Amino acid sequence: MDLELQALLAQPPPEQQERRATQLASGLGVEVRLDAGGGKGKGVFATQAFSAGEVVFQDPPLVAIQHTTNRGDAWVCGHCFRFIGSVEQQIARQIMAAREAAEADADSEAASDDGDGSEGGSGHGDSLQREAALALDEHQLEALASGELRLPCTDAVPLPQPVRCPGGCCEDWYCSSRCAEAAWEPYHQLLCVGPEGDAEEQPPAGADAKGRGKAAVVEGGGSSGSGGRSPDNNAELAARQAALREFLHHADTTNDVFRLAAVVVAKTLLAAQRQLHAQPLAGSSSSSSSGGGGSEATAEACWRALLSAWEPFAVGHKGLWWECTAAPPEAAADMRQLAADSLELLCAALPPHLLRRFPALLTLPMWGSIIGMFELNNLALFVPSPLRCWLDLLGQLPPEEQEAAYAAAGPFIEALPEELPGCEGNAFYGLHSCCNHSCAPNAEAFKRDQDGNGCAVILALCDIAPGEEVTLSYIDEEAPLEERREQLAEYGFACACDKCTAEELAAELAGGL
Ligand SMILES: C[S@@+](CC[C@H](N)C(=O)[O-])C[C@H]1O[C@@H](n2cnc3c(N)ncnc32)[C@H](O)[C@@H]1O
Repeated sequence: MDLELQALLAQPPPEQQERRATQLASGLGVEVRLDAGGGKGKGVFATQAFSAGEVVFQDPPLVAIQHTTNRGDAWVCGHCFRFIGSVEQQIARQIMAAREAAEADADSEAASDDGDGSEGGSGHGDSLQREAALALDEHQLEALASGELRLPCTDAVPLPQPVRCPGGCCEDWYCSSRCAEAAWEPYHQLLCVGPEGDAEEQPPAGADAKGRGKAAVVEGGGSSGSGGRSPDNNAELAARQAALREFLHHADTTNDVFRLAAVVVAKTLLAAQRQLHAQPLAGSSSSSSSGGGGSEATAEACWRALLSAWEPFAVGHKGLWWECTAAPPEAAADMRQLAADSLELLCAALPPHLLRRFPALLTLPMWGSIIGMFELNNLALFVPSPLRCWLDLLGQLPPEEQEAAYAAAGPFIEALPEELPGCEGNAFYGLHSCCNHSCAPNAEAFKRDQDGNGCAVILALCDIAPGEEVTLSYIDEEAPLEERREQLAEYGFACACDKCTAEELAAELAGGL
């Protein structure tokens, strides 16, 4: 197992890295070089000229999740993170979230008046917005959520109709059946809590409530329709879905980065399983027991399948989560324990045959390194709210139309927060994660209003010439040199960019270093 772990955590052989680098930058005006120079490892280089403000590249997430706490504010596709439903439904959702927050605050204030010592105030939205939200008639809100009540000009900002998760859970909705399948096949089938998982949560109004109730992965690596499952399989599935709910609850109450790590694990396990099934004869031995119908793959075939399935994540820069943050030793020990608890819960939720076939993936060092990989390649998922476009449209109407529009929509607009919340979450991007840092970067990750999905968008901050390295700032590059050094120490390097070099020299000359 140790050798397998070492092999999974080592940088892959150069030809594999080259292949991956070519895939990542294919069709874009950049390339990934395995040696960016200066001991930096890989780096992204321009192969064409970019002007200041131009998009250098867009990068779809390899894995991404929306923060659970953001779900009330933004109803988005669980795969591409486009906003779904309608402008009316998005408004209703935000207002309902504001009302719930106001009611929760009122409850906790009442409790603290009773002397339990807790403090009110969840910090959700400002008080004027909450007052406006509470003043709205509940029936009107319901009509807005159901699509019965239409607001002016919302046809000009159409959103895709929500498609239910093939497994029937209310956790994830999609913008199309294509996205639903694109999530189900490679990972969600292992992470779906099923229809009973959230019986209390009704499907949002206006959504197609007919879940197909696909079953999660079965022995042999495929997924089956619910019709073909035996009572034993049903019981096993129900037990795993219950375990999965525990895992998700633990993540939501500790650190939802565990949810993101679970997507990496699910993707890798299912890809490895597919590889095994693509070569049934090469890797099977009929003598051993498989725990399901058919022959069991040999340990060697399983290992080769895992190594190959791990390839998309193998090139990501990694470190153990509890070692690659600046946490003091006691906190590092707590983080390690938290990760161990989370992994144990996840393992209880996975099909036993996958744990048996690919054990190296489900070890604490791997789990810690996957989470550490997110830490070291940090870019948040963000998708701006389409409500901004709608408000801008209203603002551009001729005066008379505008007056009528505000008369109809005004009470709802007043109940919206000033800063319209976008979709927020955690993500890992393949090409973005190859970009090195500079304290005087020539590019930045920035989502414009028109960037309506979960892709990372890298914009040029200045003109970039072909052959030049595309660099980003991992930290606040305006901070003083000492502070920058401290922050970059968490990433495990000392920056030698022109800005740092010049400031170091100036400090040395001034006798400050
Ligand atoms: C997001 S990764 C960037 C890609 C990385 N070079 C690789 O080979 O995968 C971040 C890591 O790259 C290295 N790195 C990034 N910028 C650097 C810099 N300016 N100087 C030295 N190392 C750097 C550090 O090891 C850092 O933890």
